[in-house]
Amino acid sequence: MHLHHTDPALTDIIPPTAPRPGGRSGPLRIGLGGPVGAGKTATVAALCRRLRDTLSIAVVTNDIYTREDAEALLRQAVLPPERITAVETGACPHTAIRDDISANLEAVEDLQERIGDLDLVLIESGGDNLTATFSKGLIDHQIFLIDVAGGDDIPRKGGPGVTTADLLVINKTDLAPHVGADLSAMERDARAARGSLPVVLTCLKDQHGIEPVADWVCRRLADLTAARS
Ligand SMILES: Nc1nc2c(ncn2[C@@H]2O[C@H](COP(=O)(O)OP(=O)(O)OP(=O)(O)O)[C@@H](O)[C@H]2O)c(=O)[nH]1
Repeated sequence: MHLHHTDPALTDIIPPTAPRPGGRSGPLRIGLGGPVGAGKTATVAALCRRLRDTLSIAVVTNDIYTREDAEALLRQAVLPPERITAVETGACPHTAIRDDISANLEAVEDLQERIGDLDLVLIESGGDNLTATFSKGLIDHQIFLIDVAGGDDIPRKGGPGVTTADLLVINKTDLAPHVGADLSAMERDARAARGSLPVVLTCLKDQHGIEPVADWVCRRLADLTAARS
């Protein structure tokens, strides 16, 4: 299943300006987590390309020992360099997004000071396992990515990312025939594990592969704008 929404109304939204319920103000913060190689950096890059003309975006990447993901985004010039920043976690990646979030909070605050008018901050976790989740003190919503080549039994294995993330992305649908993965079983198992929470299937090798994720992000921004008014 490939969803290709191109409804311009979804990106034609008013940027948030008022305080957020619960006290936090500023840009919408979305965390992206998931196993190594699932396509987190590719998703961040595609979201930036898709939304950068309508929204003011910045990115924080988390790597264990390097700045590799930030450097990949800089090389691809998905955003101006001052909008991309890296946190070196130096430990298990989930620690920096869940337990001691201070380095990430500082990175977001620095970006807000530097850019000023941000609508959206994307925070990419280092690649981890199925247990990684973000602290609600750091993000508003979490996207969890898995990929078809990682095994079509992953949705059945569960874990907090698969079962509770605000959006589950099953990426690399193009690889299904090559690795013998059953896409409809993956989607069925994911939906069974998640109840009413959304699931999308993506192929980022397709020109419009990011659309279902971009639509979801725009809806979250529209929700925030509505809550503020
Ligand atoms: N075939 C295929 N390859 C993809 C797709 N999405 C991403 N990739 C490739 O998968 C590889 C890993 O993608 P990344 O975006 O670096 O994955 P990641 O989750 O950020 O990886 P870490 O940061 O190391 O955890 C890259 O070579 C991408 O080009 C897809 O939909 N289909």
